[in-house]
Amino acid sequence: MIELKHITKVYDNNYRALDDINLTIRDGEIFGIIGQSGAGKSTLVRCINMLEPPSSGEVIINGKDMTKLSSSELRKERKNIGMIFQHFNLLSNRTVAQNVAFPLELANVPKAEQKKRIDDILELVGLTSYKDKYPSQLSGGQKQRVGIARAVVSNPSVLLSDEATSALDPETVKSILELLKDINKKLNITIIMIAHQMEVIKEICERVAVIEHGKIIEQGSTVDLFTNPQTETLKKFIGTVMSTEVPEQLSHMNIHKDKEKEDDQTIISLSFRGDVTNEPIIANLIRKYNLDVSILYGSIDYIQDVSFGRLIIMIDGHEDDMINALSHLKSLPITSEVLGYVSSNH
Ligand SMILES: Nc1ncnc2c1ncn2[C@@H]1O[C@H](COP(=O)(O)OP(=O)(O)OP(=O)(O)O)[C@@H](O)[C@H]1O
Repeated sequence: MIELKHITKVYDNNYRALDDINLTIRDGEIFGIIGQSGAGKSTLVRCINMLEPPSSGEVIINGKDMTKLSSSELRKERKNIGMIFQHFNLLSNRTVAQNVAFPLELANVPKAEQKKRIDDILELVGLTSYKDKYPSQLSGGQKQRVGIARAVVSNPSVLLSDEATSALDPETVKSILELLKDINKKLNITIIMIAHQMEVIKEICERVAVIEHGKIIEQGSTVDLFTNPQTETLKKFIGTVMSTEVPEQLSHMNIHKDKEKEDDQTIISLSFRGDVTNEPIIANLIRKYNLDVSILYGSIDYIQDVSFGRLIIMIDGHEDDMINALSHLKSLPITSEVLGYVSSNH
């Protein structure tokens, strides 16, 4: 378990990059930290491995407060923390196998054991046939696979990923995220993912913290935060991967916020987790409330294995029936929102 307690970092120029950060990261989970550029993400990750000692607070990893260790104890504990970077940081004059060997050489691991571990880890990351190539002969995704192999070859219990997929194209991002998921399971390694791309969080992080101006402004399970974001910052991030606004396809309908005429039709957005209700919602609006219902738009999205549906419908009927139907929708475990109105001859 990793516990960050009241972490504050004030740089020499008096800039307060982290302000009273409190976080608990469980063993074996993939935890995301998201924030805009300059929010303090890299500073936080560098405080976790003590490359940047915090100005105050405690960094407790597996029961040991890293801030209280002597430099030789710290060197020993750091072996338990692997790290991967946005620009891979590979040694260009070493082959793939020699890059991966580097931390084992520093730890004086016997040659025969080094070879076995390197072979095993290169197989895990899918680079066995590239072991004698140099970094300049590899694609970005392959370079990051080498970075990952080097970070985990010494069997650390924690892997810190500082924007490790930011320099990669979307297809490669997916394959690297799959690899990290695989490594998380097979090696039972706790992964902390620093990211500014919401896709990364959505794809693999079970829990997430949002950081802004050096403070954590929201944290919780990814599914909860995505479905019920509390801050404008998180709403903006989510908007980049899941639509919460009126979809582009409906822009021609000229939806207005206020009802202008008596016979204007109402546009409603319904959002729901895949398994929350067995009620035939649309059928009931028609049968029980005598409404005319047209489906205008539907989408389904996934956060890891949980599905999220979104339906935009247009309803028309008697005023009283509409009010009762809307209040019924509010009583269901789904999110319903009146997006606006369109004139009946739209
Ligand atoms: N050594 C330093 N001395 C002074 N200020 C620093 C130092 N390192 C970082 N900062 C400042 O601290 C703030 C947080 O920086 P940090 O790199 O942690 O942010 P970040 O969220 O990782 O951003 P990015 O995504 O752009 O890397 C920034 O305003 C930065 O200018």
